[in-house]
Amino acid sequence: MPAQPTFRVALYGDAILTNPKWNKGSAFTTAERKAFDLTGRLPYRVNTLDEQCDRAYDQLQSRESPLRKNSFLQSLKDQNYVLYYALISRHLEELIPIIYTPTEAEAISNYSHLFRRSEGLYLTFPHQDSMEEDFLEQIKGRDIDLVVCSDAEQILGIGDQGVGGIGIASAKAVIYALIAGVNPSRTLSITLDVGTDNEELLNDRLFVQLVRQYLPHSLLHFEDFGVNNAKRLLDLYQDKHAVFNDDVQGTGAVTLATLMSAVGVTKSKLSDQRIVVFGAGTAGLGITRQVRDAMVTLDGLSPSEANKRFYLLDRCGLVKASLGRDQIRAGLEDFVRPDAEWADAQANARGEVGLLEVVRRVRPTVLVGCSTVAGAFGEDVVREMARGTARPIILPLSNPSRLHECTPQDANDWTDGRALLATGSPFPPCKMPNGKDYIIAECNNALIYPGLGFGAIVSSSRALTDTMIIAGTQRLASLAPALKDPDDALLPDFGSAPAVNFEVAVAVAEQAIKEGTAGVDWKVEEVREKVRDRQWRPIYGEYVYDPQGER
Ligand SMILES: NC(=O)c1ccc[n+]([C@@H]2O[C@H](COP(=O)([O-])OP(=O)(O)OC[C@H]3O[C@@H](n4cnc5c(N)ncnc54)[C@H](O)[C@@H]3O)[C@@H](O)[C@H]2O)c1
Ligand SMILES: O=C(O)C[C@H](O)C(=O)O
Ligand SMILES: [Mn+2]
Repeated sequence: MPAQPTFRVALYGDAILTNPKWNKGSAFTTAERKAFDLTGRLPYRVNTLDEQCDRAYDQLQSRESPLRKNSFLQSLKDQNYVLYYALISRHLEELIPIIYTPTEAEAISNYSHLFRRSEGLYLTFPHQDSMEEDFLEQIKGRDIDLVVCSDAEQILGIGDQGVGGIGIASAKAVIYALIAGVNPSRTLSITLDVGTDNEELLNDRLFVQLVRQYLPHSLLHFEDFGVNNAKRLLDLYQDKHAVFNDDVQGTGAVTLATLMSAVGVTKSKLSDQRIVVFGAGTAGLGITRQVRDAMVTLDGLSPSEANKRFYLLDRCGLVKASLGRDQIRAGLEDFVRPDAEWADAQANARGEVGLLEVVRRVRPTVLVGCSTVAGAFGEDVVREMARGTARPIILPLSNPSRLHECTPQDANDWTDGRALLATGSPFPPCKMPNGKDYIIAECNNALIYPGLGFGAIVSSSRALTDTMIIAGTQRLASLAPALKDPDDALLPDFGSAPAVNFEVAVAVAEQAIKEGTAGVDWKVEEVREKVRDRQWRPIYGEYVYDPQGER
């Protein structure tokens, strides 16, 4: 049991009861009730945190739909952080899909109907002149370790959600606290809705300047930006501040870990794979680059040899040289297939080389979906793939669940149980032809970004470098259940995400120290204990009233 911390707190009466950071509700002790003017404001009996969790869990169960459960938990978060995080931590696998993917997508689409209480910071186009003032107002007197920002342009697979973008920023921040132990009162969620085109460029820059100037030691996490902005912001600030793009880097890392686990099962090498990526947007390109880089640094391929292992498809079919310039998006250049290779390919009705034809000719060992096109991996595609390889590795990663390129059960049936599978949203186990269950790994960036980010935060790292990300990814891959039992899941489940992300954070912080990016002077051997010491946990502290204390 971690020791109970003591806090000197300056709020009392209603002000402490209505502040979610300090509120304990019926768990305020008798002495605290006297000291903070609460005796008449609470029922007589003092509850433990466990009792409060049991009661809240019962209340939650009375809400039937996932969306109503999500709203209930959102209200609980507005009332009492410790109780909210303690409750979810006790039912992690059951409740992550309620507060995060897939239910959060529904909550975001219904944001204006469900709205009750604001949270985080809204930086909006009509108020762009007061951006600095609004920003400073939110961070006044606070130590911020983590800023999670979304411009809401491409929320999961559901497109532009305007102001509802705050929902994804705060859900991602919650996951950092739950899984890695980032202190939730030291995080800031932001939605950035600051106009279009050139104006947007200027405002994005101004926003990042504010973070760099006033929160120089924070980690800046970008979420669900549109494909062009995502890459531009990352390239611009990567060596100036600890920035992280979850859809590019987090997705790249978790998918690389999945593939490392899968090639462990097939006893092949990463560099032996032929990889088809369907949907060459933010995630598709992030995955492609991450896996390509790993083929170079871990397997010793030359960059140009590694590039040739990939076949990318987008709206225009296979990305090949004869496509118009406007169809080959910046960043895809390394992966454009030569036309000669496809001279006698069968074009589809639109004159493009489609997925089925690519699969037929390439005989891929890996098929990744990040297209938002539900059902794109149809029976013809999957059966064709299964003809060309003994253990097809199929990763339908589009979220939320209804946008998956295929269901795991279909992929399993169409390959007679030979497919190695992982999905972007949670799915139930598949029934194998032999009657056994096959557990579907959830290849979602939330399985790794909390540890990657926390590793950078605890080590006060001035950057989250590619080598730090690789170190974290290798650590995650080493913990894959399939490495012990090839019939088991390709990745650890979300129930073990806290333990797994602790290991990821340690690996990242160790690497930061080794490569000199860290701002702390720890020895590598000390890192494990230091990371453990810095983790926030949802337990109540003991409060002492002090008019000069914290608020
Ligand atoms: N599992 C995860 O961790 C994870 C992480 C990031 C994104 N995603 C999911 O991946 C999907 C894509 O996200 P993104 O951020 O990359 O979006 P994006 O818009 O940047 O990319 C989607 C790409 O798919 C392409 N596309 C659309 N229709 C197509 C079609 N018919 N054929 C081929 N390509 C087509 C688009 O042109 C675009 O380039 C979303 O559903 C998102 O939820 C999952
Ligand atoms: O939000 C998720 O569940 C993963 C990913 O960041 C996405 O955009 O789909
Ligand atoms: Mn995302």
